[in-house]
Amino acid sequence: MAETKKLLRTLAGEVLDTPPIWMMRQAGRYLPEYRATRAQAGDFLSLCYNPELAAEVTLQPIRRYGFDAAILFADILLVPQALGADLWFETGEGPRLSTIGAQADFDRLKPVEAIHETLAPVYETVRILTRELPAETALIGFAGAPWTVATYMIAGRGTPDQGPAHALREGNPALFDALIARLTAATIEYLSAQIEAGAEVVKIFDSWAGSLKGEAFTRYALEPCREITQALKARHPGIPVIGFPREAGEGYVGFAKATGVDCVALDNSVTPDWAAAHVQVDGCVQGNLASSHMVTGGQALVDETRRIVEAFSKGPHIFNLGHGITPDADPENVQLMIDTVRKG
Ligand SMILES: Cc1c2[nH]c(c1CCC(=O)O)Cc1[nH]c(c(CCC(=O)O)c1C)Cc1[nH]c(c(CCC(=O)O)c1C)Cc1[nH]c(c(C)c1CCC(=O)O)C2
Repeated sequence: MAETKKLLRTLAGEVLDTPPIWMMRQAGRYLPEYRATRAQAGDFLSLCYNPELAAEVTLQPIRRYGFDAAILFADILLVPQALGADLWFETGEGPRLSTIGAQADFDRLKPVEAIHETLAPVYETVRILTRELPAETALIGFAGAPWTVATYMIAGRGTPDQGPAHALREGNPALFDALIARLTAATIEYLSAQIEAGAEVVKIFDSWAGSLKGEAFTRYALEPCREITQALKARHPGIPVIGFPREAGEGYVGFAKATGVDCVALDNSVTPDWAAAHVQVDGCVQGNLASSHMVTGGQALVDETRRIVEAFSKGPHIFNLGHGITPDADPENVQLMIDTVRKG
């Protein structure tokens, strides 16, 4: 049967009349129905590990907006937790983890094979979604990229400049490389299990790739993404992979060719015209409306949405934001964006 899901057709290189659309963090706090289900679960991590409720919040934006793709509801920091790190969320602040600063901290981590014990509920969420999603909606699985996950594991929290991770990378390269290798192997197993459970596409989020420059970008952003992509494609021939080396700038150029990803997701620090000329020449791109438009709305949202659709109209393009939607966004503005993409 010919592929009918718009997202999968686009990832295979087709250029459609209107691009498929979904949104990073589409299941999130800007939606009242998400806040209600999260309250029912108790807290964010309990929601991630509750397959029925995690599937429910994944489906909410599909019901409300009819996006072309659903993204599994989970978090990139579940992998460190599955490797034995402590993880909790401070209300209003963000994630906190036990830190990795010395060899002894690394030695306490679990082996890669142990991750499935913790992550089994996530695979169950995927299985529920394969049954419950509409036939036209593609299911995206995901994981954090090794560098981005390592920045949280080393610092024990989010950091503005990833300083502690850079310090370890320079001060103890053997330990840093061992952590990246463990995360790369764990990510392959995690994404592979998501695919076996029914994920049709996987996305690798490297949110902090932009702070890696030159040789460090090649070694710690590009190379792990290549390794993960190649391993997944060897095990699951034809599985499409989206890479998101956020704020990579010039690093976006040639990223798809060097890693084998089928699509490069773009943040909004690059202009659509530049990205069409320098990144989309190699294949599918995703992005890149500034998420601030979901707060401010109005004619600027419409104009910028049209500009992005037009700039990428000559090649395969998945419409998305440049980064996740924020809790202060207005759900009406999301509808306006979708209507603009679909009706012009
Ligand atoms: C760095 C990172 C994380 N998580 C993620 C990234 C990479 C993408 C990015 O850069 O945003 C990825 C992520 N996090 C979440 C998803 C689910 C799928 C989706 O709808 O996109 C995905 C793909 C749910 C979430 N992950 C988180 C929420 C909000 C939690 C809540 O409900 O209170 C959601 C919906 C929490 C989270 N999780 C993380 C942080 C720093 C925070 C706190 C910041 C915040 O509150 O927004 C780590």
